[in-house]
Amino acid sequence: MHQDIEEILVSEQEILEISKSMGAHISKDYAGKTPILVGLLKGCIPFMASLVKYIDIPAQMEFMAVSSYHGGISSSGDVKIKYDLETSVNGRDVVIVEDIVDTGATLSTITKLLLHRGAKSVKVATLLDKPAGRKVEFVPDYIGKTIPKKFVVGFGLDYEELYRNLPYVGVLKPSVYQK
Ligand SMILES: O=P(O)(O)OC[C@H]1O[C@H](OP(=O)(O)OP(=O)(O)O)[C@H](O)[C@@H]1O
Ligand code: HPA
Ligand SMILES: [Mg+2]
Repeated sequence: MHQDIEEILVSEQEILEISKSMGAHISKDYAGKTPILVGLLKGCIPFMASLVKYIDIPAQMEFMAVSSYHGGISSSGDVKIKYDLETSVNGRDVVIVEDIVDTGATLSTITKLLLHRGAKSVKVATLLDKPAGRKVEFVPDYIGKTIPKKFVVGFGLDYEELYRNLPYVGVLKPSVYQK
């Protein structure tokens, strides 16, 4: 385990199991349709890569870069689109793929935006849900694992742009950010 990690919350093996079951669930729910999977960069990358391997229906992969944490441990509440979709969602079924729903600000903003742009449906698939962190009411449609109100890193999640490449999700030692 990395020296800055206090505890592993979701192991590599558990992430694989989550990807398989969520992929099967999405494939069943969207059978006969061609959804657009919209990954929110940068955090979505490892989970999106893992999840899509277990989605066995035709699905398009698109990305947006959205940021509100600016590297730190708390949300600015101001959700900024740094890179927008290059495809229209008008009339399409959209599944947003995310690493975490925490305050709810990001997913509530982006869901409303895509519906406003004419998406037929918008659902959210997230590896992690931190319901105790909510500041904006939001309920994801597909949840890998519900976690407590702790700042976590790994498998896409960062602190100051680091730790995204850890193969598991762990709690960051507070001594790392309490300097
Ligand atoms: O529910 P919320 O409180 O809005 O938090 C969730 C969002 O925060 C993180 O993104 P971040 O802004 O850190 O960008 P990143 O993916 O580039 O790290 C994470 O990847 C989610 O997109
Ligand atoms: O717990 C977290 N860790 C990293 N990034 C995050 N963005 C929202 N919550 C978190
Ligand atoms: Mg971040």
